[in-house]
Amino acid sequence: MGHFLGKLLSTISWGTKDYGILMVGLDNAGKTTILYKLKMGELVTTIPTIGLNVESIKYQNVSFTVWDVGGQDKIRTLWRYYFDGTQGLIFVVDSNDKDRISEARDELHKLLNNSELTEAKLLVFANKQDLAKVLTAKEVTDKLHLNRLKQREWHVQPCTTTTGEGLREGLDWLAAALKDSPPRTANVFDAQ
Ligand SMILES: Nc1nc2c(ncn2[C@@H]2O[C@H](COP(=O)(O)OP(=O)(O)OP(=O)(O)O)[C@@H](O)[C@H]2O)c(=O)[nH]1
Ligand SMILES: [Mg+2]
Repeated sequence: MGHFLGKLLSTISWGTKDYGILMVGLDNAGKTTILYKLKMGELVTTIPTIGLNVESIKYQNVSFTVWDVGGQDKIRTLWRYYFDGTQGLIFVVDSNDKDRISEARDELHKLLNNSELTEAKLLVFANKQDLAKVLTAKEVTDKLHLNRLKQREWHVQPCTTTTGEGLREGLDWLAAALKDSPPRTANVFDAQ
Protein backbone atom coordinates (compact mmCIF):
# COMPACT_ATOMS: atom_id res chain seq x y z
CA MET A 1 0.00 0.00 0.00
CA GLY A 2 2.82 2.37 0.94
CA HIS A 3 4.55 1.50 -2.28
CA PHE A 4 1.38 2.14 -4.23
CA LEU A 5 0.76 5.54 -2.58
CA GLY A 6 4.38 6.54 -3.13
CA LYS A 7 4.08 5.64 -6.78
CA LEU A 8 0.83 7.57 -7.12
CA LEU A 9 2.30 10.66 -5.44
CA SER A 10 5.41 10.63 -7.57
CA THR A 11 3.26 10.29 -10.67
CA ILE A 12 1.13 13.27 -9.67
CA SER A 13 3.97 15.46 -8.48
CA TRP A 14 6.00 15.09 -11.65
CA GLY A 15 2.98 15.18 -13.94
CA THR A 16 4.32 12.03 -15.56
CA LYS A 17 2.04 9.32 -16.84
CA ASP A 18 3.28 5.78 -16.41
CA TYR A 19 2.28 3.08 -18.89
CA GLY A 20 2.72 -0.68 -18.67
CA ILE A 21 4.49 -2.09 -21.70
CA LEU A 22 5.08 -5.76 -22.48
CA MET A 23 7.95 -6.41 -24.90
CA VAL A 24 8.04 -9.86 -26.47
CA GLY A 25 9.05 -11.59 -29.69
CA LEU A 26 11.07 -14.63 -30.72
CA ASP A 27 14.43 -15.30 -29.08
CA ASN A 28 17.36 -13.37 -30.57
CA ALA A 29 15.06 -10.61 -31.95
CA GLY A 30 16.92 -7.97 -29.93
CA LYS A 31 14.48 -7.19 -27.08
CA THR A 32 17.00 -6.95 -24.26
CA THR A 33 19.38 -4.95 -26.45
CA ILE A 34 16.54 -2.51 -27.16
CA LEU A 35 15.56 -2.28 -23.49
CA TYR A 36 19.03 -1.22 -22.34
CA LYS A 37 19.68 1.00 -25.35
CA LEU A 38 16.52 2.88 -24.40
CA LYS A 39 17.31 2.87 -20.70
CA MET A 40 21.00 3.84 -20.78
CA GLY A 41 21.64 4.91 -24.37
CA GLU A 42 24.27 2.21 -24.53
CA LEU A 43 24.74 -1.05 -26.33
CA VAL A 44 25.01 -3.94 -23.88
CA THR A 45 26.22 -7.46 -24.44
CA THR A 46 23.28 -9.73 -23.79
CA ILE A 47 22.75 -13.37 -23.08
CA PRO A 48 19.43 -15.09 -23.86
CA THR A 49 16.85 -14.01 -21.29
CA ILE A 50 15.57 -16.89 -19.17
CA GLY A 51 12.90 -15.00 -17.27
CA LEU A 52 12.53 -11.27 -17.57
CA ASN A 53 14.05 -7.81 -17.24
CA VAL A 54 11.99 -4.86 -16.04
CA GLU A 55 13.04 -1.25 -16.44
CA SER A 56 11.37 2.11 -16.12
CA ILE A 57 12.11 4.30 -19.11
CA LYS A 58 11.41 8.01 -18.94
CA TYR A 59 10.63 9.49 -22.30
CA GLN A 60 9.62 13.15 -22.66
CA ASN A 61 6.82 13.52 -20.09
CA VAL A 62 5.90 9.85 -20.21
CA SER A 63 7.24 6.92 -18.26
CA PHE A 64 7.12 3.38 -19.62
CA THR A 65 7.52 0.41 -17.32
CA VAL A 66 8.81 -2.17 -19.77
CA TRP A 67 8.67 -5.92 -19.13
CA ASP A 68 11.12 -7.73 -21.42
CA VAL A 69 10.32 -11.45 -21.32
CA GLY A 70 12.56 -14.14 -22.84
CA GLY A 71 11.46 -15.42 -26.25
CA GLN A 72 12.84 -18.95 -26.41
CA ASP A 73 10.27 -21.50 -27.51
CA LYS A 74 10.13 -23.34 -24.17
CA ILE A 75 9.56 -20.22 -22.09
CA ARG A 76 7.01 -18.40 -24.27
CA THR A 77 4.33 -19.80 -21.96
CA LEU A 78 5.62 -17.24 -19.43
CA TRP A 79 4.45 -14.30 -21.53
CA ARG A 80 0.83 -14.62 -20.38
CA TYR A 81 1.74 -13.97 -16.75
CA TYR A 82 2.51 -10.38 -17.73
CA PHE A 83 -0.61 -9.61 -19.79
CA ASP A 84 -2.38 -8.02 -16.82
CA GLY A 85 -1.92 -4.24 -16.97
CA THR A 86 -0.37 -4.24 -20.45
CA GLN A 87 -1.34 -1.06 -22.27
CA GLY A 88 1.26 -1.23 -24.99
CA LEU A 89 2.66 -4.32 -26.62
CA ILE A 90 6.07 -4.08 -28.28
CA PHE A 91 6.65 -7.03 -30.58
CA VAL A 92 10.24 -7.24 -31.77
CA VAL A 93 11.14 -8.96 -35.03
CA ASP A 94 14.60 -9.87 -36.33
CA SER A 95 14.13 -8.56 -39.89
CA ASN A 96 17.08 -10.71 -40.94
CA ASP A 97 15.45 -13.96 -39.81
CA LYS A 98 13.32 -14.73 -42.86
CA ASP A 99 13.10 -18.41 -41.93
CA ARG A 100 11.25 -17.65 -38.72
CA ILE A 101 9.00 -14.76 -39.75
CA SER A 102 5.99 -17.10 -40.04
CA GLU A 103 6.72 -18.42 -36.55
CA ALA A 104 6.82 -14.81 -35.34
CA ARG A 105 3.47 -14.15 -37.07
CA ASP A 106 1.84 -17.16 -35.38
CA GLU A 107 3.12 -16.10 -31.96
CA LEU A 108 1.94 -12.53 -32.50
CA HIS A 109 -1.58 -13.52 -33.52
CA LYS A 110 -1.81 -15.97 -30.61
CA LEU A 111 -0.93 -13.06 -28.32
CA LEU A 112 -3.43 -10.69 -29.87
CA ASN A 113 -6.24 -13.22 -29.43
CA ASN A 114 -5.95 -12.92 -25.66
CA SER A 115 -8.81 -10.93 -24.16
CA GLU A 116 -6.46 -9.19 -21.68
CA LEU A 117 -4.63 -7.62 -24.62
CA THR A 118 -7.70 -6.40 -26.52
CA GLU A 119 -7.01 -2.74 -25.74
CA ALA A 120 -3.22 -2.86 -26.04
CA LYS A 121 -1.63 -0.69 -28.70
CA LEU A 122 0.79 -2.64 -30.87
CA LEU A 123 4.23 -1.38 -31.81
CA VAL A 124 6.28 -3.73 -33.98
CA PHE A 125 10.01 -3.05 -34.09
CA ALA A 126 11.41 -4.41 -37.38
CA ASN A 127 14.89 -4.64 -35.88
CA LYS A 128 18.39 -5.24 -37.35
CA GLN A 129 17.86 -3.04 -40.39
CA ASP A 130 21.66 -2.60 -40.56
CA LEU A 131 22.09 -6.10 -41.97
CA ALA A 132 22.05 -6.77 -45.71
CA LYS A 133 18.91 -7.91 -47.54
CA VAL A 134 16.64 -7.75 -44.51
CA LEU A 135 12.85 -7.60 -44.65
CA THR A 136 11.66 -4.01 -45.02
CA ALA A 137 8.96 -2.54 -42.77
CA LYS A 138 6.44 -3.11 -45.59
CA GLU A 139 7.51 -6.76 -45.95
CA VAL A 140 7.29 -7.28 -42.18
CA THR A 141 3.80 -5.73 -42.25
CA ASP A 142 2.71 -8.13 -44.98
CA LYS A 143 4.33 -11.23 -43.53
CA LEU A 144 2.86 -10.59 -40.08
CA HIS A 145 -0.60 -10.12 -41.67
CA LEU A 146 -1.02 -6.82 -39.85
CA ASN A 147 -3.48 -5.44 -42.39
CA ARG A 148 -5.92 -8.12 -41.24
CA LEU A 149 -6.10 -6.61 -37.77
CA LYS A 150 -9.40 -4.95 -37.04
CA GLN A 151 -9.95 -2.43 -34.25
CA ARG A 152 -6.31 -2.43 -33.20
CA GLU A 153 -3.95 0.54 -33.34
CA TRP A 154 -0.65 -0.72 -34.68
CA HIS A 155 2.54 0.61 -36.18
CA VAL A 156 5.65 -0.98 -37.67
CA GLN A 157 8.87 0.86 -36.94
CA PRO A 158 12.06 -0.16 -38.75
CA CYS A 159 15.03 0.15 -36.40
CA THR A 160 18.67 -0.65 -35.81
CA THR A 161 19.37 -1.03 -32.14
CA THR A 162 23.13 -1.05 -32.55
CA THR A 163 22.97 2.58 -33.71
CA GLY A 164 19.68 3.47 -32.00
CA GLU A 165 18.11 4.49 -35.27
CA GLY A 166 14.31 4.26 -35.23
CA LEU A 167 13.91 3.56 -31.50
CA ARG A 168 12.80 7.08 -30.53
CA GLU A 169 10.36 7.20 -33.43
CA GLY A 170 8.82 3.98 -32.10
CA LEU A 171 8.41 5.46 -28.63
CA ASP A 172 6.96 8.65 -30.14
CA TRP A 173 4.25 6.58 -31.79
CA LEU A 174 3.55 4.63 -28.58
CA ALA A 175 3.37 7.79 -26.45
CA ALA A 176 0.93 9.38 -28.92
CA ALA A 177 -1.19 6.23 -29.14
CA LEU A 178 -1.43 6.01 -25.34
CA LYS A 179 -1.94 9.70 -24.66
CA ASP A 180 -5.66 9.41 -23.84
CA SER A 181 -5.29 6.20 -21.83
CA PRO A 182 -5.36 6.43 -18.03
CA PRO A 183 -1.95 5.83 -16.40
CA ARG A 184 -1.32 2.33 -15.18
CA THR A 185 -1.83 1.29 -11.59
CA ALA A 186 0.80 -0.73 -9.79
CA ASN A 187 0.32 -4.47 -10.21
CA VAL A 188 1.33 -7.58 -8.39
CA PHE A 189 4.67 -7.77 -10.20
CA ASP A 190 5.90 -4.35 -9.14
CA ALA A 191 8.93 -4.41 -6.86
CA GLN A 192 7.94 -3.83 -3.25
N1 LIG B 1 23.20 -6.46 -36.33
C1 LIG B 1 22.36 -6.23 -35.32
N2 LIG B 1 22.35 -7.04 -34.26
C2 LIG B 1 21.48 -6.75 -33.25
C3 LIG B 1 20.61 -5.63 -33.29
N3 LIG B 1 19.87 -5.63 -32.16
C4 LIG B 1 20.26 -6.69 -31.45
N4 LIG B 1 21.24 -7.38 -32.08
C5 LIG B 1 21.92 -8.61 -31.63
O1 LIG B 1 21.00 -9.68 -31.59
C6 LIG B 1 21.38 -10.62 -30.59
C7 LIG B 1 20.22 -10.98 -29.69
O2 LIG B 1 19.87 -9.83 -28.93
P1 LIG B 1 19.03 -9.93 -27.56
O3 LIG B 1 18.68 -8.54 -27.19
O4 LIG B 1 19.74 -10.75 -26.56
O5 LIG B 1 17.74 -10.73 -28.04
P2 LIG B 1 16.42 -11.07 -27.21
O6 LIG B 1 15.26 -10.78 -28.10
O7 LIG B 1 16.43 -10.39 -25.89
O8 LIG B 1 16.54 -12.67 -27.04
P3 LIG B 1 15.90 -13.60 -25.85
O9 LIG B 1 16.30 -12.99 -24.55
O10 LIG B 1 16.50 -14.96 -26.08
O11 LIG B 1 14.42 -13.60 -26.06
C8 LIG B 1 22.56 -9.99 -29.86
O12 LIG B 1 23.74 -10.54 -30.36
C9 LIG B 1 22.46 -8.51 -30.21
O13 LIG B 1 23.70 -7.85 -30.19
C10 LIG B 1 20.66 -4.77 -34.44
O14 LIG B 1 19.94 -3.78 -34.59
N5 LIG B 1 21.55 -5.14 -35.43
MG1 LIG C 1 16.50 -11.09 -23.95
